[in-house]
Amino acid sequence: MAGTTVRGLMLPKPVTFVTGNPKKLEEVKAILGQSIPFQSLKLDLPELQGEPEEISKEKARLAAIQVNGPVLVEDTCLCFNSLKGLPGPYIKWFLQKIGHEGLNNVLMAYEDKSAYALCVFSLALGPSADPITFVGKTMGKIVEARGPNDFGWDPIFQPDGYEQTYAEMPKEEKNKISHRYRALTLVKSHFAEAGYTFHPDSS
Ligand SMILES: O=c1nc[nH]c2c1ncn2[C@H]1C[C@H](O)[C@@H](COP(=O)(O)OP(=O)(O)OP(=O)(O)O)O1
Ligand SMILES: [Mg+2]
Repeated sequence: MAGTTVRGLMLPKPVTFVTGNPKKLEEVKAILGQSIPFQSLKLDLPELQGEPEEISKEKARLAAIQVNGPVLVEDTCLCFNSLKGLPGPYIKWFLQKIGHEGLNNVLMAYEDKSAYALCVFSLALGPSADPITFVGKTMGKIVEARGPNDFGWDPIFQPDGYEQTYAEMPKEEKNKISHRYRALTLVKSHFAEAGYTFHPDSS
């Protein structure tokens, strides 16, 4: 993954986290704190079809071209074991079309309601760099919607070992066990190991 990391590599400017989703940005800010200096940019990037890591990497390539500098992006999947990992990266469209109830209905045909949330961050150091990926996964099950409906499928995902759905949990609690938290832990380790520095003229 980070096999060719050069220690202390100087980046032309701080990393830009690119997302069209303000709730993601909120969580990334809360989880990263001051650990990695980053700015953010709201762009709705096109997403290819395919495996989660490839989708995330391609988002990073497109973002790095637009920003013309180092970028971080992520793609989030919600995967049902009964459906061999689907809806996966297509969860956004399933959620938009059939909602929490429809997603529960799909699983009525199956006994196994287990699912996992997957977050794939990709870091591209520049427009021509090959993105590096960091994957975080949290296991759980799909339940009838409970809790505030302010972030995606949070009301129907109950992580293993908890009686609450993501939506019912206090934010700090979700941010300690979430797919996003786990992926960002790897991103943080990478930054700590790589020891990137930033060009003094960068803003
Ligand atoms: O922790 C989460 N808890 C609940 N729902 C979540 C979470 N994280 C993403 N989501 C939703 C947003 C979108 O409906 C789909 C992922 O699609 P995904 O393409 O990764 O997100 P997006 O298009 O909203 O933002 P972006 O501009 O970063 O691609 O799952
Ligand atoms: Mg998206």
